[in-house]
Amino acid sequence: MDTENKIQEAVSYIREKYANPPQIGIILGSGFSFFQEHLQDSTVIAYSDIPNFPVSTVEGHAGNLVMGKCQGKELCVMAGRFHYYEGYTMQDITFPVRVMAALGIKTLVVTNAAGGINKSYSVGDFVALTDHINLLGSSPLRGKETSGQRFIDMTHCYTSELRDQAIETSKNHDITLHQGVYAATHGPNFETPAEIRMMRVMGADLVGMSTVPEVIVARQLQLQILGISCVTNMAAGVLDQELSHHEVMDTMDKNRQKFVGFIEELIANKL
Ligand SMILES: O=P(O)(O)O[C@H]1O[C@H](CO)[C@@H](O)[C@H]1O
Ligand SMILES: Nc1nc2[nH]cnc2c(=O)[nH]1
Repeated sequence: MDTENKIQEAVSYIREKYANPPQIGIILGSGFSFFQEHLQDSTVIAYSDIPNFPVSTVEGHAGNLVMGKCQGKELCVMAGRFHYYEGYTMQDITFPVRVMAALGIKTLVVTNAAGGINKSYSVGDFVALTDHINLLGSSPLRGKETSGQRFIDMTHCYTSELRDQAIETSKNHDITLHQGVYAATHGPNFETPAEIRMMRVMGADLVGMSTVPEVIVARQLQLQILGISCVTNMAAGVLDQELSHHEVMDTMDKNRQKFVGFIEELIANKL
């Protein structure tokens, strides 16, 4: 079956469970799954039940598509994302973005947990992405058959108006929101201190193992994109301490309340 038919099969299944078309898609990063509880009149659909969907294998990624309302808007929330290091193809991990676009979203909010490379950042800060560096070594648009345009422009892939609105909104909340560049590595190992020094020279402020493939496909589909990272740890070698997924989850847990107030106001007024 070709990609378009696979997308339509997934869309038909989701529409049977929840008829209202979503306006906004949100991909929840590691430890962000709690946000699904903030949707009203929601329908939770397990990824394992959706035709052609991959399933989540990472702790902190619940593995549900949650359709529902938040602040009067219709949302499609991915509680759990897919990473290249899980062994999926680039096409697999970005399939849900194509499905959300086919369901009708016009805006995609991509969240993630990331390591802070920029020394002016602190653990628990948030960052609105201005740009990214793809160190994954591949693109989700690679292949003989591409769904859509092949040579897409990436100059302004993070929508500046959405970023400005996020920064304005952050002022009403107890939240530090920087602007910065996200570097995506293959993972799943964290980086060496030497790799982090290299990334700093390259112009990266943050590092993680996700987001970039989703953003490339969202850009191809001409969605408006807002990228928000939580600095869950300082990157390798910045502090004299070891990194762990446990720390990543723990930081997200401590900062979840700040994020909820901020994102709800953004959804209500700006997205
Ligand atoms: O990017 P998200 O999914 O938020 O998760 C980040 O946190 C995990 C490492 O702790 C990695 O999967 C990294 O990409
Ligand atoms: N690659 C990478 N991913 C992360 N996700 C959360 N923190 C980190 C980090 O320091 N490095």
